[in-house]
Amino acid sequence: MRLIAENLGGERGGEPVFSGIGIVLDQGQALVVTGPNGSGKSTLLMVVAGLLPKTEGRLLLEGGGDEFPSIGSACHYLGHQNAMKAALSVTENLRFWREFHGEGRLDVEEALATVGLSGIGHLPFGYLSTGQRRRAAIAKLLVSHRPLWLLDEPTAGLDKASEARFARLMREHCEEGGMIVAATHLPLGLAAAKELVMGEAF
Ligand SMILES: Nc1ncnc2c1ncn2[C@@H]1O[C@H](COP(=O)(O)OP(=O)(O)OP(=O)(O)O)[C@@H](O)[C@H]1O
Repeated sequence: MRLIAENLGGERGGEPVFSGIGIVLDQGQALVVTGPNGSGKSTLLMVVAGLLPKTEGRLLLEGGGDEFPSIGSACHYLGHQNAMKAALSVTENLRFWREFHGEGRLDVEEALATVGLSGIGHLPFGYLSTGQRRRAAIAKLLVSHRPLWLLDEPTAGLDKASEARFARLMREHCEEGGMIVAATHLPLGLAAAKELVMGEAF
């Protein structure tokens, strides 16, 4: 499987945000997207996820076969919002995503244990602290069967131990043939990752 972007352009509110972006990402590879505030990192991830239209260029996933015929079917987008229902329990939220995205290698209990949230699956998601919400959102990645992780500031709100644990999970995902595109201002512990530096804001 290969993610390809050629001469990719994106806009927000009718204003160009970036142009001429090129990406080639093979299975097992990670790409870290850096750059100043407003340079378009979040916009790029949303364009790749199909949540915003591209304004120019080509964007495709090669080799996904019948299981992953498109980027949309292969990707798991984790944005600034955690995409969880506040009134549903953590377990109910994760069960929903597991069904929606296809079953990942971990079940809900295993994923919660992996992110250090065993024992709080029964709580409404809205009761969790900021860092616990982010950990639960990371558990969402683990219960889902999606090879391409699109991560926007994934470690925001995490403590040091959680950051290190997530770095290990991202490396394991790549070792298992997954792909990651992550926008960040913080080091993610992905020493082997490719890097894309977005320009100054327009
Ligand atoms: N909904 C919107 N309507 C109009 N402009 C927007 C909208 N959302 C973002 N922008 C603008 O698009 C540009 C790129 O924003 P984006 O969030 O992609 O940057 P970023 O590199 O992720 O920034 P940061 O590092 O602060 O998270 C900014 O100038 C921002 O003000």
